[in-house]
Parts: sequence; C-alpha cells; structure tokens
Amino acid sequence: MYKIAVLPGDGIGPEIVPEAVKVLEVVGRRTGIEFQFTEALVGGAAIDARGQALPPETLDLCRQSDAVLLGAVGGPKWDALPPEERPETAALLPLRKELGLYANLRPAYLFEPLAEASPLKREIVAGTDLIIVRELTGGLYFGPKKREKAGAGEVAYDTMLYSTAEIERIARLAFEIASSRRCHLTSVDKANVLTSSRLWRDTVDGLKGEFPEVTLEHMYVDNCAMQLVRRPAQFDVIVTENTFGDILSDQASVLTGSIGMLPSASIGGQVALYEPVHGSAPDIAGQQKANPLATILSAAMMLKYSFKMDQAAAAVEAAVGRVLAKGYRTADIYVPGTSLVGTAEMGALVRRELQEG
Ligand SMILES: NC(=O)c1ccc[n+]([C@@H]2O[C@H](COP(=O)([O-])OP(=O)(O)OC[C@H]3O[C@@H](n4cnc5c(N)ncnc54)[C@H](O)[C@@H]3O)[C@@H](O)[C@H]2O)c1
Ligand SMILES: CC(C)[C@H](C(=O)O)[C@@H](O)C(=O)O
Ligand SMILES: [Mg+2]
Repeated sequence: MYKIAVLPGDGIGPEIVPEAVKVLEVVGRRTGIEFQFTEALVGGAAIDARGQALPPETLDLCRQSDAVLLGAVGGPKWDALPPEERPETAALLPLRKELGLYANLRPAYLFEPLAEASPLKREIVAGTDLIIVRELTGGLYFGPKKREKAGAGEVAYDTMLYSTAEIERIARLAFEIASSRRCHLTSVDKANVLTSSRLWRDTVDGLKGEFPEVTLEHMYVDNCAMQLVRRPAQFDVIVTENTFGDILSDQASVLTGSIGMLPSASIGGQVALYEPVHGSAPDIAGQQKANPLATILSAAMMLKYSFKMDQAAAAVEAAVGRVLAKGYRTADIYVPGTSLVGTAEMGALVRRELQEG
C-alpha cells in the first residue's frame, strides 16, 4: 500500500488533480496495488481556511506519505500579500525545501500528434525529447535577500548562492540521467558574467571523469533559450540553476504544444513531489478548460520514480498518446479538425484508454 498526499491548491488545481488521482485509481485496480489518498490544504486555499499557506498538518501529512501530488498555488486573490506570505513563497518553496527536494526533473516530450499544436514549425519541434534537471532548493530563490530604505528610495537584492556540494549533487544526478538516456548533457549557466556560474561550471567539469560515456557541453543561458527554439532535438539532458530552469522549462513547454503538457518530479528527499510545470492558470480556472495531461503525466512520473512501477507509468503515457492520436484536445492544444474536450472529459478518455490498453 502506498500513501499519497494530494494537495490540489488553487485555481485550476482542484480541476486537474482529481483527474490524475482517478488515473492512479485505475492503475491501482489493474495492478492490485493499493493507493491511499489523503487530501490537504496548501497555498491560497490554506490561507483562506487556516490563515497559513503551509499549515503544519499539511507538511506532516507530506512527510508521512510515500509521495505528494500537487496542483498549483497562487492567484490574483493573494497577489497583494507581502512576499513572505504569498502562496508561492510561503507554501511551495518551503515545502520543496522542507522535503529536501533539490532536483526538479522537467521532461519536455513531443507527442507526435501534437506537432501541429506548437506555434513553431513541425520541422523545428520534431524530435523534441529532452529533460531539464533544475536545481530546486538553492540559487537565486534561496540566497540572502533584502529590501530596505536607501536615501530617498529603496534597494533590494536576491543572491545566487551555491556551494560545491549543492552543485555536485544535482550535476551527478544529471550525469546519471544522461547516462540512462542518449548520453548528452548540457550544463547551462552564465559563467561569462556570474561568479556562482564559474563555480557551477568548474564543479560540473570536475565530475566528467566519472561519466566517460556522457558528452558534456556548457552553454550560456541566453544561447540556450535561443537554441531551444532553433533546434530542440540537439538537447538530451539540461542541468541548470533554479531560476534558469524555471524559465527554460516554461519555454520548452511550447515545443510540446502547450504548458498543459509538461509534468515534473521533484526528488532528492525521503518523499518526492509531483506537480505540473504550469501554475494555477487563474484566467481559465473553474471553466473546465484546463489541460489535465501535465498532472496525469506527473502521476506517471510518480509511478516510475517513487513506486518503481515502470510498466504502469509507460501504460499511462501510452494511454495519453492514444487519446491524442485519436484527435481529442483541450483548448490549449486544439487545432481545427480535432475534437475539443473539457478537463474531466480528457481525464475520462485517458482512463478509458488505460482500461482498454
Ligand atoms: N507550481 C506552482 O504552483 C506554480 C507554477 C507557476 C505559477 N504559479 C502561480 O500561478 C499563478 C498564475 O501564474 P501565470 O499566469 O504566470 O502562469 P500559469 O502557468 O498559471 O499560466 C500561464 C498561461 O498558461 C495557461 N495554462 C497553464 N496551465 C494550463 C493548463 N493546464 N491547461 C491550459 N492552459 C494552461 C494559462 O491559462 C495562462 O494563459 C501565479 O500566482 C503564479 O505565481 C504557481
Ligand atoms: C510559483 C513559483 C514559485 C514556481 C517556481 O518558480 O518554482 C513555479 O514557477 C514553478 O515553475 O514551479
Ligand atoms: Mg515556473
């Protein structure tokens, strides 16, 4: 039996997360493995109900679970709060930090039927199958920061701070992942300007000898942003700093048709956390327009990484592929000639394929 903490959060979270939970229920029935789901409050929903973005009982539940499934947090309702009380900084970042989730894996894979859904030409996106290994508990997000009065105005700073140990553990994981894939690792930094990037580059270089089968290249982040939309097929595994990885993964999502397609796994601690790359999408919340596939594919990553159920994970991915091949699309990936469906309908279609497959 596996215990799964379910944190729907805000905006479209309560619409997409149940679709992934129901997919896991089908997997449970088919494999005979019991999943026990317990829901908890996080983000704006927790601020409203408990006055705290990350209530202690939510953190305890996560710690006592075998895996965490999260929707998204934040939205305009809580935007006026001071930075330290916002759902993003008071719930999501501490949750990742508390659980020790230093590695965030963000695969960007193009399901072939979606080549038409990308605004980029088919010839450009063809062959997109990369994974961004984003450092998640250090860097610019977590270094010393301050905002204070200075003369007539104010000054503010954030610090991109890394230790050798922090870089080594994320880089080693990225080398290992590259080694299990197409053996090409791109380390992305801004070493022409940033001191922390110099340490990043030197540390990554220091691990090269342990992975002779992997070809390592270094790339500046600005060039990487350009190369991603020029020739994405050149990438296999990208390892990078927290903020760079955040930005590059949203960009990579466009290659796959939509940000509604990108799953993620945050690993490194006792309990891993799975969430779509996108946010709470307030502009479409409550309308059954959200694409649940990123969350369903995040659940597939849970099966693979937390429960070592590789076959079941592949079955979920294949079911998603078949639904897309049959022409069903949520609004974000819709093109004329395909069949427009809502959030719950898309979830039900994946489950039907899974049951039949
Ligand atoms: N992990 C998280 O919890 C997380 C991640 C990113 C942003 N956020 C928060 O979410 C809020 C909104 O942020 P934003 O608008 O910059 O980013 P967003 O990812 O929520 O939305 C960006 C755009 O993508 C669309 N989109 C996102 N997910 C989609 C889906 N599943 N299906 C279809 N369309 C989808 C939205 O409708 C919107 O047009 C903010 O408060 C932000 O801080 C949270
Ligand atoms: C909401 C925000 C703090 C978060 C991040 O930057 O990590 C989000 O953008 C993400 O990509 O998960
Ligand atoms: Mg982001």
